[in-house]
Order: sequence, then structure tokens, then C-alpha cells
Amino acid sequence: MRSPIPDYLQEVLAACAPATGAVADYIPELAAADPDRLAICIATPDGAVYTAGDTDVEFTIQSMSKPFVYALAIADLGLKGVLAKVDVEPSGEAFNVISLEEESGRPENPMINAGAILTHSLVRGADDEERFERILEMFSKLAGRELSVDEEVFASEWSTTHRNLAMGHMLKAVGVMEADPVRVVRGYVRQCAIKVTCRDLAVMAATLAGGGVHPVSGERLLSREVTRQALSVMTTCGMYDAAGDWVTTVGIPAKSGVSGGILGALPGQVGLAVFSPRLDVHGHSVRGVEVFGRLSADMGLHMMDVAPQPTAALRQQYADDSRTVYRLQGNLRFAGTETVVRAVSEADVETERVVLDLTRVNSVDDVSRRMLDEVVRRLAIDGVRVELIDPEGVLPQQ
Ligand SMILES: NC(=O)CC[C@H](N)C(=O)O
Repeated sequence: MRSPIPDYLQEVLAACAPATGAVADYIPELAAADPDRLAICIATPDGAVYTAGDTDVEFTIQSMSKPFVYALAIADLGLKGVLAKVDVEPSGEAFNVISLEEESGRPENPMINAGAILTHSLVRGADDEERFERILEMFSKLAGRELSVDEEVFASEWSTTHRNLAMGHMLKAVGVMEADPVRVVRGYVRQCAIKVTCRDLAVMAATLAGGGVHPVSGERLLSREVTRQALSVMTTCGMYDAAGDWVTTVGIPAKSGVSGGILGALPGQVGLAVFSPRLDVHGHSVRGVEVFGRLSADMGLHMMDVAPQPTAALRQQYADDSRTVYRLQGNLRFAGTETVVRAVSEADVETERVVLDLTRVNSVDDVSRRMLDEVVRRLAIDGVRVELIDPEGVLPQQ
């Protein structure tokens, strides 16, 4: 059978209105982009990739680099170290606004330029070359292929980036950034000029959606904690002064870039990317926003969309002469496991044995494991022996 998913993406593409808006031209070389390109790509955390349109056309990553460099800085320095330098508050302002928090002198968040420039400076490296090489290497791993810099776009932005240089000098002047501001901004502009395709972005996003594990290589590239932090700031700050509108309508942690790409990562489900260079007033791709809205609505991807009937964790419960059996199912997290704990607490177990049957359970998170341990311990105090049936070994070892 031919998968219906590429056909669906093709349909979304065909239904797109002709793009309005204009390509970014404050970076002169970006004005040369073909404004009517359009690509959509989705990638699952287990490595399936679906594409439609110009998915293999290269463009520069621009601000979509920011969450990944933020992740690298945290991996290098620890979250506390990074938070001491860059806050995580949505600024509600444009990406290129020149501002710092009054008291702390920190940029408001790592998704606006001021925060991203400082974040770049925090990546480990003996000098700027090594720092940049580490970023490029990480991006290549995330994309699953060797990436390189678009030297024309780099030179073009570097020769006109007075605003970013002003931010670099300001960060240095207030003492929140240690490194040389001109070198850091140069590195940041190079980071923005790394070339990617829509497919690369979807795969990179799928790594975030998969909790830091690369969808194709299976390699863990980011820890769960770092991934969570990157996704969180994407949610609150990734779309700058349109973040509230985006979160409420689309509901997918995302990051846009002035080259016309938007990448989104829905935790546990899917990585998405759209490319269409014409931009709105916020610097987001006009058709990118439109397509994300449609994909989210069609595929039920809004992260706040609560499933009407989550699968019950307790599938069946019965007792015979000698034992009370609880059959559990699905992915056990706090809310589901609580229903099991409640059932056992309220049952007044009269048999000598209790069986907790996990045969149909797919996964058990840490808190659920602790809750089940506590059930076993408390029943033992009451003189009830608990037998755990876990043929697939889903219960995490302590
Ligand atoms: N929003 C963006 O993509 C901005 C990135 C661009 N390199 C800049 O610093 O202005």
C-alpha cells in the first residue's frame, strides 16, 4: 500500500494560497531567495520522514539555530550557569529589539537576538573557531548529514549587522558577557548562515520531539532535561511577539527564521518544518504560519488539546479465593497510576495475595514506579503478598 501521508501533505501544499509578504532584505543576500518556494516536511521520532514540495532546497537556518545552540550551551555549562546569564521570560517584543532586563542585565530569553548572541558566547571552545566548529558538528549530527555555511549569506549579514554588533557591545558593556563582542557576533552570524533543507529541519525537530534521541541514528544527542528546557523556551518565546497567538492557535513549540523556515516539535509525537520565504511583520513565514495552523488542526497536534477519554490504566480487577488481580494497561504516568493506587486503597483486600499484572503495560515512568512500590510495601505491612507480572520488563529498575 502507498502511504496516504505524502498525499495529504501534497494536498496541503496545493491548497496554499499564493504567498503574500516579502522576503527579508535587511540581510541583502536573503533578498535573492526565490520567494515562491514551498516545502513541508514531517518526521517521526522513530525515523519516518514525509515530504512535499521543495524539501531539498537549501536555505540558511537563521534563528531556527537558537534553540539548538541554547541546548548545547546548557549541556556545556549546566542550566544554572546559563540561567545566570540569559533569562527565560517572553519579551513580547520583536526578535531584534535592543534591550536587557533592568536589574540583572540579562537578555530576557535566548530566542531573541540579544539572548542568542550571549548564548552563543557560552558554548565551550578554546577560541571562536572551535566554538563554531562544535556548533556546526552538533547541527550536522542533528540533521544526519554534513552541513556547511552559506558564505555569501554570512558575508552579506556580517557586513550589515550593526544592530547585532550594538547588542554585542551592550552585553559586554554591562558585564553580562565576557567574550569579545565582535568575535561573538561574528560567530553568531555564522551560526545563522548554516545551510539546511526543510527535511533537515524536520529531522532536527524530531530529535527534540523524541526527547533528545536522533530519529534515524538512534543516538542520544541531548539529555531529556536539556530537551525539555529548549522546548519550553520555544513554547513561550520561540515566536517572539506572536508567541501567544501561536501557542493558542497552533499549539506546537516552534521556532522561526527570517530565511522563511519554521520548525516545530510536538513532544513525543512529531517534528515538523515548513519553508516559504515571504515573511509577515514578525519575521515569520506567512505560508509557514498558515500551513502549521492547518497541520495542527487536521492532525490534532495542539499540545493543550486534552484527549476526551484517556485509556484507563486499570483494565480489569477481580478476585478469586486466594488472590485479587489488577490488570493494568498502557503508559503509566501519575494520573493513570493514581487510579490503580485508589482502587487498591479502597478495595479492603481480603485475599492473601495481590497480583499486579503489567503484561499490557507499555511503559512506567519514575513516579508511577514509586507509587507501585509503595502499594507493594503497604500491602506487605497489611500481610498481603504481592506478585508482579512483568514479562516485558517495563518496570524501570531502581
Ligand atoms: N529572526 C531571525 O531569523 C534573525 C536571524 C538573523 N541572523 C539576525 O540576527 O537578524
